[in-house]
Amino acid sequence: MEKLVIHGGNPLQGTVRVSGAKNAVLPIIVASMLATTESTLQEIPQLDDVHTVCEVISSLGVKIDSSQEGTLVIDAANLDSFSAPYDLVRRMRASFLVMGPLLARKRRGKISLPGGCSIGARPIDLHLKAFEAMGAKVNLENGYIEASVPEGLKGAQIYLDFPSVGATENILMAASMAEGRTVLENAAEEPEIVDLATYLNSMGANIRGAGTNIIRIEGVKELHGAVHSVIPDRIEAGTFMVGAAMTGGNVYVENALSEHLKPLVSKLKEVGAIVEEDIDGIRVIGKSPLRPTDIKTLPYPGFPTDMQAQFMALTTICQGTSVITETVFENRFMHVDEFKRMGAKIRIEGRSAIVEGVRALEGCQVNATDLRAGAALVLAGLVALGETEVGYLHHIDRGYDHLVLKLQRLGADIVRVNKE
Ligand SMILES: CC(=O)N[C@H]1[C@@H](OP(=O)(O)OP(=O)(O)OC[C@H]2O[C@@H](n3ccc(=O)[nH]c3=O)[C@H](O)[C@@H]2O)O[C@H](CO)[C@@H](O)[C@@H]1O
Ligand SMILES: C=C(OP(=O)(O)O)C(=O)O
Repeated sequence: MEKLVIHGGNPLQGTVRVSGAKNAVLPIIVASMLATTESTLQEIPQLDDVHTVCEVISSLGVKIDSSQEGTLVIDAANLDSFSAPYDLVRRMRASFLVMGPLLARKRRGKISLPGGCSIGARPIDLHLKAFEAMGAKVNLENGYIEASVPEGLKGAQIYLDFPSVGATENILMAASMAEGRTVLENAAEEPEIVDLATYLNSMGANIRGAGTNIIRIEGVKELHGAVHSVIPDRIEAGTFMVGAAMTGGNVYVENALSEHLKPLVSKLKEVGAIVEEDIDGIRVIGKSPLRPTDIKTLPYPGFPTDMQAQFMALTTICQGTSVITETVFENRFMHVDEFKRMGAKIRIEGRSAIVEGVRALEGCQVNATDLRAGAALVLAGLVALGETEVGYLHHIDRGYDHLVLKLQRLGADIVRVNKE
């Protein structure tokens, strides 16, 4: 089994460049299915999730040329299937995003029900209710969601009970080619939604209000291919920023957009780090001792749930007690037991983790329980005494582009090895 072996103690120092955002590139690749001519996507990160989504859409008849590094040329002229199998969907929940484009272009879709994962049950009821509001008939049979809309999608008035990122994206794609106007209220406001809407508009869609909680979409008959460059990954950026603060380092995170990282910047300043923002990136300088702070995850523009585990890693070595409250996912504390194995003092009370900072973590063998938990354990390993081994790397490979190489270049003592 492959593992990361980390010897803690080196401060991160230097410059690291942030790759294209995983959570933007996935829906954007899927949205390319809506066009009848070729699209060129740039700033594509090298991630397992990108390979998986490409496999999903290839299985539907879409042609993808990935011969040039960092670029994908996607041609969906011959979209000839409407069914996405369990084997691919179970690897990546974002696979369910193909339902919107399939309904728009094929008037039917059959996709395996994604199922829960280690961070929560993650139902898709909001996606399905929206498709029904747009005229689709939806059935669950043998583990597959089958939806069809023989007369074509119709624009609708949709209110989301929760500002779900995935549901907002699926609706944007479906509504772009529906007949008439869709008004989506309580929409997700994440930067990745804005990037998707920008891409769809450059394909000929008519979407207004992305980035606010009311999005209006006038459906059009056809979309064409476009050239689009994916936004930088704010969660990857945040992970390096927290790493710099924790290790007492000095890192310039190039390509990080400070307008996407406000809650994290404010929390890093609260714990005592120096944060300098400019047009090309963000510098974080770690200062000792780190002060404790409380965080509560919320939909954007609140503190991102995808940074909760990494920030918890930081609070394990703050001088005092921090309270971390998770409100987006009901079960996103799987990393707590792993941190405890490294000597962290944490107790869970309902949706909150009470973290009492310790003088030092101790290296030991731990396993990534999900993507961000994996990144958080790596950060913990960077400050722990002695050797830390992080296993279950498939989680980390889903969403971090060359993490080990980037950390090595910043001076971390980290290697990937094959170990029994
Ligand atoms: C590929 C991608 O972009 N993934 C991100 C996306 O996931 P994803 O799009 O799955 O997250 P959602 O915003 O949809 O989910 C947020 C909450 O809403 C619930 N919910 C969602 C849909 C639904 O139909 N019913 C329902 O109850 C979920 O169980 C969860 O508790 O946003 C999450 C929240 O910022 C991030 O953590 C993920 O990294
Ligand atoms: C939860 C995440 O991703 P996904 O929705 O793809 O599982 C994440 O990026 O932290």
